[in-house]
Amino acid sequence: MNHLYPIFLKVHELNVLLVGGGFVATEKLEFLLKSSPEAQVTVVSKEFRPEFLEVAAKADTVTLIEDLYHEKYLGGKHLVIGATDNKAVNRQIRDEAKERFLLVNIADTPELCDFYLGGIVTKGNLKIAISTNGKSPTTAKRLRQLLEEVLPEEIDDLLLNLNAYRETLKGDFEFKVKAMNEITEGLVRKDTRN
Ligand SMILES: C[C@@]1(CC(=O)O)C2=NC(=C\c3[nH]c(c(CCC(=O)O)c3CC(=O)O)Cc3[nH]c(c(CC(=O)O)c3CCC(=O)O)/C=C3\N/C(=C\2)[C@@H](CCC(=O)O)[C@]3(C)CC(=O)O)/[C@H]1CCC(=O)O
Ligand SMILES: NC(=O)c1ccc[n+]([C@@H]2O[C@H](COP(=O)([O-])OP(=O)(O)OC[C@H]3O[C@@H](n4cnc5c(N)ncnc54)[C@H](O)[C@@H]3O)[C@@H](O)[C@H]2O)c1
Repeated sequence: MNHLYPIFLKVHELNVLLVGGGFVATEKLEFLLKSSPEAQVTVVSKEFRPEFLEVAAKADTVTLIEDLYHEKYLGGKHLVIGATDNKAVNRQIRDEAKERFLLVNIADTPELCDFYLGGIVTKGNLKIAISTNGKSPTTAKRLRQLLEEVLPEEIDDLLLNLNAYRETLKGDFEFKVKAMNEITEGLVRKDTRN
């Protein structure tokens, strides 16, 4: 069964705690910032790898704290991502986050995650999130690469034009729904000539 429900978070308005500053943390932060360049992230780690510091330096919304994880760092956070190389610490992060009803991801450890990070395609205002229900992150990556390539950048113009048209519509909700459905029908209509 696939029980996952995707949502699109305004991480530039939410406080994220990332624990760890190694390889896995670098990958998670890189993809977080790629999709959400102004994500508010506090990072607590015993040490930071140079690769991590390089990624973190790209965003001035990332705050680094060189320290061992402590539950005090959960204060004021909405989301928590644990990426240390210490299983006991990762478990502690998860348990202490759960006590506070925070949503937690322990990188690469599906059974300790409330949510998974996904492959993400961004084309202007369009954003597509990809998950394989934790079965194959590599496939999520490949699908992300495929969609990044095949979806044209101009798809954003389509969205903006449709938004402009939508703004011109006068009338009640029902009228607007009908008009928007009509004008976008061609996007899904099968070509009947073949
Ligand atoms: C999509 C992406 C997003 C991101 O990281 O931001 C992501 N993993 C990515 C890449 C990737 N991760 C790994 C490899 C090496 C190949 C391999 O091992 O399979 C590669 C491929 C590569 O790097 O080429 C290692 C790995 N990952 C997990 C496990 C544990 C397991 O599967 O049991 C192991 C084994 C660890 C071990 O051996 O111990 C688990 C998770 N990884 C997830 C997300 C969540 C499920 C997403 C979904 O539903 O599909 C989940 C469940 C939890 C989480 O971490 O959120 C990102 C691609 C970003 C992009 O390129 O767009
Ligand atoms: N690197 C990979 O590609 C990979 C692949 C599969 C699984 N893993 C697993 O993922 C985990 C993380 O691996 P990694 O390569 O990122 O390791 P890493 O050594 O590069 O990073 C671990 C980070 O955790 C920090 N840390 C450790 N204890 C801490 C604590 N108590 N408080 C705060 N920070 C602490 C360290 O300072 C370091 O920055 C490991 O368990 C590893 O086996 C890694």
